[in-house]
Amino acid sequence: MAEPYDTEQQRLDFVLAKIKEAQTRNANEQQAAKQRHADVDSGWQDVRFKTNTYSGLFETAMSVREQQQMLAQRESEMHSTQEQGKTLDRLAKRPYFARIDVQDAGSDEVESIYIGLASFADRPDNYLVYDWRAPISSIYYDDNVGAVTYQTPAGPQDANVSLKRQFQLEDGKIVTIFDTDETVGDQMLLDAVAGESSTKMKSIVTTIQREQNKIIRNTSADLLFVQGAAGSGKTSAVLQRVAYLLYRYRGQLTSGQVVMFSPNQLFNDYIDQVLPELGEQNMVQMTYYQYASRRLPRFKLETLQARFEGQPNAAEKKIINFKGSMAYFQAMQAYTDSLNQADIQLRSISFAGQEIISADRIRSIFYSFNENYKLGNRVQATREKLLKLLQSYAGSQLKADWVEESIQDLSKEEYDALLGDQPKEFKSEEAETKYLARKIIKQALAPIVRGVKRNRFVNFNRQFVHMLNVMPKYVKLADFGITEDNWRASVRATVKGMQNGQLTLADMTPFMMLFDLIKGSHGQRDIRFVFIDEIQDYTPFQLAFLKMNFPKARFTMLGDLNQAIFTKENAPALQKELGKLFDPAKSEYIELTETYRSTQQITDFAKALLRDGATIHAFNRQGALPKVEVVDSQASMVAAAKEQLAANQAAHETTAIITKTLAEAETVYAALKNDTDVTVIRTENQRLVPGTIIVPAYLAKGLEFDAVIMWDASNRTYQDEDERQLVYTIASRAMHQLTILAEGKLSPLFDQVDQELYVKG
Ligand SMILES: Nc1ncnc2c1ncn2[C@@H]1O[C@H](COP(=O)(O)OP(=O)(O)OP(=O)(O)O)[C@@H](O)[C@H]1O
Repeated sequence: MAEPYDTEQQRLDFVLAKIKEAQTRNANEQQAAKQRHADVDSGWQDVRFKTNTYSGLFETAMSVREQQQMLAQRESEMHSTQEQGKTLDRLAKRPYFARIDVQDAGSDEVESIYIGLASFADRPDNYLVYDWRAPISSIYYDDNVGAVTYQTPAGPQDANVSLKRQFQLEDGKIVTIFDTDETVGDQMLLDAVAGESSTKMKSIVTTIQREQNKIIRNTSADLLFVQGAAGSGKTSAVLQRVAYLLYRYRGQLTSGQVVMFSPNQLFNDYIDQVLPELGEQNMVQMTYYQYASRRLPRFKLETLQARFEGQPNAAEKKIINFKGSMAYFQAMQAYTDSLNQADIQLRSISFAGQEIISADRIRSIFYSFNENYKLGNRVQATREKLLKLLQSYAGSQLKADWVEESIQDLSKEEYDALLGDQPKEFKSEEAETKYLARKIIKQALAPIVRGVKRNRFVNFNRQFVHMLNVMPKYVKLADFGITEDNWRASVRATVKGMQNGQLTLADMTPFMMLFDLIKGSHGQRDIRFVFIDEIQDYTPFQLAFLKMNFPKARFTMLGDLNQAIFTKENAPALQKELGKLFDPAKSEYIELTETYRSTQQITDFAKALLRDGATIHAFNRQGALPKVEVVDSQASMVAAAKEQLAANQAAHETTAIITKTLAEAETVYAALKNDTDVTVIRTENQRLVPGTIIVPAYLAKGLEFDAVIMWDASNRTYQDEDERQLVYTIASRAMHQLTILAEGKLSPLFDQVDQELYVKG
């Protein structure tokens, strides 16, 4: 087998030499660009500041502008050569990872296409490496050897593929060559997934699977819905998709126009290297909580921990469910429409402790406009009218005592500050007083004017409570199993929370929505793509709200209905509701059933925990059976954990001990910290660190670890049927090793798992 190795090595050497040449050229270009930038920068010295005459001012302004433009041009030139340099550095490390030999129909030439992280040509149109996102590269991921059709900008192209080859390169040497007639060979995949977990997710560019490639390259759907088992590569695929979209729409799309909602901050930290590794900038990444906090800075919002550990009773659960429903969303729209006729809640405008425009006056203005006005226009028209009123109020104060007093009390500094750049000569004393009075009144009224511009005359808090109070007129609460009394109690609870500056998760999205509807907000129209990970934890209400908020965006939603750890029974409803939100003709649904994270043994065990785990297929990678150890005391559980940790460490496997609550995590931490090096993850803002970590389940979403110890899977900790998905989520975090510890009696949720799927410890 020396033949392909020798020829391929020669070609690799050739390409590496070309890359090296390009690097040298680029270094010179960078140097030159830097010099040009410095030259322009020093040009500031030549800009003459002439400010005595108008034409002098004009001339100065023009040369400053010219100078700025030139500088911006040089900066962009410098930036672009630097970026090219980085791409070349990446290519120098690993120029390509695959080759396909393709003969387009109608052509008599077989072309060898080498695929890498970026395109590289030594002369115009002579591509030595093709970007993995180029149209032709999709053959590598999608097709077997033989006749294929691939998409090009000009339409479908028929071709014949005679070779598919994968490479492993190290330090400029070819380590393995692997020819396959399949899509991406299993061996390559096995090598890719066999590695150890790390605190950072890696890109999967060399081994993207066909189904994943569909997700990555989809450009037609308004809604791309990806349902996939735990570990099936949803997150990986979607990050590759962002990189793909940035390539495909280069020049039209920036990473700032792509938003990703992720389950927690830890997860953001976990994935933040994937795009830079692919040579792209990270998109805007945030959790829903961060998004809401930014929009509602005056409230303390319910945290992830409170949300997860809160124990609502049955009646409260029904209310929470209703508040997440489309029925509520629609009822709110009907309610806000009704505000065009009556019931807008207003705040009077006061100045220096005195009411200057009463709430009644504002109300009569608000309802004076044509009945066809939409709410947003009505608010806007009211705002404009109020600003005019404030202007005439300002006029009325010119001779007011307080103004005269203020003028008399002015210190020299205050006086100078009021005059600013104005010529200091006045025609008369009267003119001067008038000028100063205007300035003083304007300053004093500024906070009020700002408030009006921000619609403070609408009392949003009162409006929200009003809406809750009248909601029973808009929906039959009984349909949701909610009694009038329960509803009233919940409104009281909300009011009490708001008085303390708090808002629950169930109320925060409706609150934002009310605000937007009243203001007539048009949403963030510059955002083009929105990704929502762990979609099963969102309510239909939230999704409808996000869609309203990003009206120009295409949505990619990914989730695993089996891991609905927050919304539980709501998850199936979600999919149905999505069908109403998005045009079904423009919605696509892709299911990933193959799982790559865990060994077959762990996947089979985890899947047996589910009611309907039939559609999950383990990728064929073998490992030890999960171990279930039931002991009789907390102390024995600690001892068992220590023993397992020692074994995992000996096998160089990093372990996460996953508990249900934070309190439990603290207990385990206290028990272990003196003997082993452990870190407890308390909040989502903490960083992931190498070594053993102890983490509550709701913070482990989306993450993976070599080994997992599930802490206390007893019947006391996990009793409810609706915790099944949580147990599944915990078990499916493990890549190679899963240990389940329980004190007393194992949770009944494990009853249905076949005894052959695990060993007893
Ligand atoms: N095509 C692939 N090639 C190599 N590794 C892959 C591939 N697809 C997924 N993986 C690996 O499988 C693991 C799980 O992937 P990922 O976290 O994207 O799954 P997920 O569906 O988002 O999981 P979960 O729902 O449990 O969070 C990761 O280690 C990832 O690198």
